[in-house]
Amino acid sequence: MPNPILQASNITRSFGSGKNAVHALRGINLTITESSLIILKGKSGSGKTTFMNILGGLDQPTDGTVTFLEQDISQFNHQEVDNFRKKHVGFIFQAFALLPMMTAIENVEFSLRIAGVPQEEWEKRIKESLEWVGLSKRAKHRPYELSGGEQQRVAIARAIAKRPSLILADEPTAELDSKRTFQIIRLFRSLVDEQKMTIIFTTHDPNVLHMADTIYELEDGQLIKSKLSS
Ligand SMILES: Nc1ncnc2c1ncn2[C@@H]1O[C@H](COP(=O)(O)OP(=O)(O)OP(=O)(O)O)[C@@H](O)[C@H]1O
Repeated sequence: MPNPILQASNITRSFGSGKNAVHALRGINLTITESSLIILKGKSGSGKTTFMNILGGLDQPTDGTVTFLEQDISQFNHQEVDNFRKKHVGFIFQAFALLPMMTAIENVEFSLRIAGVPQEEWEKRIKESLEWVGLSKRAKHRPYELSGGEQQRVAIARAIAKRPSLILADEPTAELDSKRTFQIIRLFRSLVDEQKMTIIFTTHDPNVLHMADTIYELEDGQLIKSKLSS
């Protein structure tokens, strides 16, 4: 039986107070085991991004706890959360724009530096991750010289290069056509199966659901259904 890597217990998250309060998450319990590919789906506004932010330590729950490898990250101080993110989590979020003056290679290198990966590893990791996302030929280009889909793939390369134990990806294939989408999800599948990573990603794409180990659905801030893909 694989170990739990991430556990969310009774997570609530409200924004604002009184009559105007938005209750984005309303008591979520979830256990995710190591080396699994998880899809989080749900309508716009159902709370997916809010939940992913909390799982990655980018936001604090109003109530409840998040445990990563048996450590309660909701109790971490600022520095500890920062270290946890740099070392263990790869984010593929729209809001994490690429650094505009840096080439694809330099963007990936920057993430390796931040994560504390030894310098002698950089060249190999950069080459490998850009190859994985099919961007070797565009490696020396800066974001403004790349299409939206190519930029998204640089962001994916940047997240996987440090080989984190957990990848959180918010609509990582939103900008990609169906061929590229399948390539990326297949890459996710192999990172899970061969590198023992755990990947949680949100998607609106019904065509990729069968690639996941487990699918969770959020509705109005509650986890209403989980289904093992067959
Ligand atoms: N900082 C905030 N302040 C106030 N309300 C917020 C804030 N962040 C999110 N919300 C609200 O919380 C709810 C959940 O938002 P969230 O972005 O998590 O949904 P989502 O499922 O990711 O949507 P989408 O698929 O459109 O990205 C929404 O009603 C949203 O308006």
